[in-house]
Amino acid sequence: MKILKRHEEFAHGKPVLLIVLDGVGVGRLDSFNAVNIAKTPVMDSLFKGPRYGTVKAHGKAVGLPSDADMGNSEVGHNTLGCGRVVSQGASLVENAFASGAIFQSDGYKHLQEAFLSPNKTLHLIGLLSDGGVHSHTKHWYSIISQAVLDGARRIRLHILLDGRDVPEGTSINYIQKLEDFIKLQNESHEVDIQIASGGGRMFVTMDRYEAEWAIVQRGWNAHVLGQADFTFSNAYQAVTELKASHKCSDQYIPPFCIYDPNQHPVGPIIDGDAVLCMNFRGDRVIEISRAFEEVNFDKFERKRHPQVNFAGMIRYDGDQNIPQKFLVDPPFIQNTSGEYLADMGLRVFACSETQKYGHVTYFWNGNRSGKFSETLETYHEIRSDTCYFAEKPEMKAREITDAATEALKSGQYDMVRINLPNGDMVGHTGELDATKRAVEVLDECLGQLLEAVQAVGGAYLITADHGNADDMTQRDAKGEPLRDENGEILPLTSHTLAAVPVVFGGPSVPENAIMRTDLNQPGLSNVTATFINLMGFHAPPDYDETLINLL
Ligand SMILES: O=C(O)[C@H](O)COP(=O)(O)O
Ligand SMILES: [Mn+2]
Ligand SMILES: [Mn+2]
Repeated sequence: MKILKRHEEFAHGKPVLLIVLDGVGVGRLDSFNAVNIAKTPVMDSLFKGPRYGTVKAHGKAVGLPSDADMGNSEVGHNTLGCGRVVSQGASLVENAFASGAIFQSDGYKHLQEAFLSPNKTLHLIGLLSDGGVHSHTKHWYSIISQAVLDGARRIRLHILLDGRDVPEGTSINYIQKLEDFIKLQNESHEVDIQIASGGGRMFVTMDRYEAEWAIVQRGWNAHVLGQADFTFSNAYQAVTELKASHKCSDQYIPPFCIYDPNQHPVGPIIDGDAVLCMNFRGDRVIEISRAFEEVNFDKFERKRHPQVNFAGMIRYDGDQNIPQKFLVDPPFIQNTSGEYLADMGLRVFACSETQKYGHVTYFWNGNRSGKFSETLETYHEIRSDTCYFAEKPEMKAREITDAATEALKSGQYDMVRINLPNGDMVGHTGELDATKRAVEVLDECLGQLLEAVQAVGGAYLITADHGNADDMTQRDAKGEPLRDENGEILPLTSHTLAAVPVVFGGPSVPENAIMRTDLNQPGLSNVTATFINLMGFHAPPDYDETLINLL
């Protein structure tokens, strides 16, 4: 039983609304900051004064290997949910490579068992970039090098092109480097390594939260069956030609297969092969892992279900044990705030639209997809549209806002937590005007939500998980915007290193409560104790300190 100690100075029994404005950081105040240029009367009045501050949301403050690492939804929501800095998957994988422990793991041995069999192939599937959010190219190189030393003779690479965690247009550079590396390996070790299939990450394989299984199906067809509408003799040509013919960004490159001169796919996945999913973040590879592992799978017609030795870089879902085999133990995030609230009998309403639904449930609870209490917790998903979000920057923010308003007014919940995705999902398109519009919609939603908190006499805490919309241009070392040969701004599609806002208020907050200014570099982990205070309790002693100062 986890007990929270009652706080004498905070109101008890009043609902608390926690809002994560996904990807809304506090950036430099120039014309490339969509948050800055948007008309936001509500945010303007909120993001100032004694109950407002900013916290770090990237690098070591959220358990990433270094302060050069931008924050992301997984680490942000993990940290917000558990109130402490936990070494994240990216760090754990990094350490496992550094110590060599990864090659002693059961998961690696499981792969080796298969790739050492005569005529069997080792396949790597994953995001090919050094964005460090879902994967890292250096891991591709390390795995390939070691597998070759360990006896792998035939390796096939199924590459998902990025342009979302790294600048648009860079996927061709990663391919070029990979091809150079492959060539060296092939020549010096007499092995047969080739890129076999690929596609843009938002169109092929990397769906999340079951938003659109067709994305995974396209990947399955290309990686496993060796079937795609577009076939080429090499990946460089595939990406260059597909981008030109489809006028698409890296993220949306259609699926392709590499075929040999006899018009056969060079790397379909067949019985007895080894398959390693290179991503270390779970949300966008749980579905493809399920397609490989589930016996009774009904999400799409697999046509052929090869019996392979499958492993993930890490375990992606700790409740459902997906995948069965993995190379690195995932972060063990225990005693999360959700567990405390459930043990205390407090009622929670968690809601977002599909694209971010798992952020306020699965990530929030330490990468567990289940609930702590079936009776106390309501998890509400609003189905996301399957469109290009720059064309619909409002996304489902209004529907999420209405659901939260209703939950607050119902009197049935002690905590309502929501994620409003617009700043992030539209920010990832790199389109400044659309992102500005997205932020304006958020502002309208905040207006409605603050009124609801007022009406029920509760409290609110508004924050974000990392930056994105706060900078929409790539910059040089001096911070000046980068432009293409036509003088057009080079858009920034990725997250940023910006700090994020934190503001609290509402009728149930004691008048003497203000934002602390004495903490040295507060981070997202300090937000958890803060909302636990607003709910009327002291945070558990091992949580990072609250941001609230009671005068
Ligand atoms: O998966 C994505 O969409 C991006 O790589 C990271 O965005 P998120 O961390 O906000 O989900
Ligand atoms: Mn996010
Ligand atoms: Mn994002």
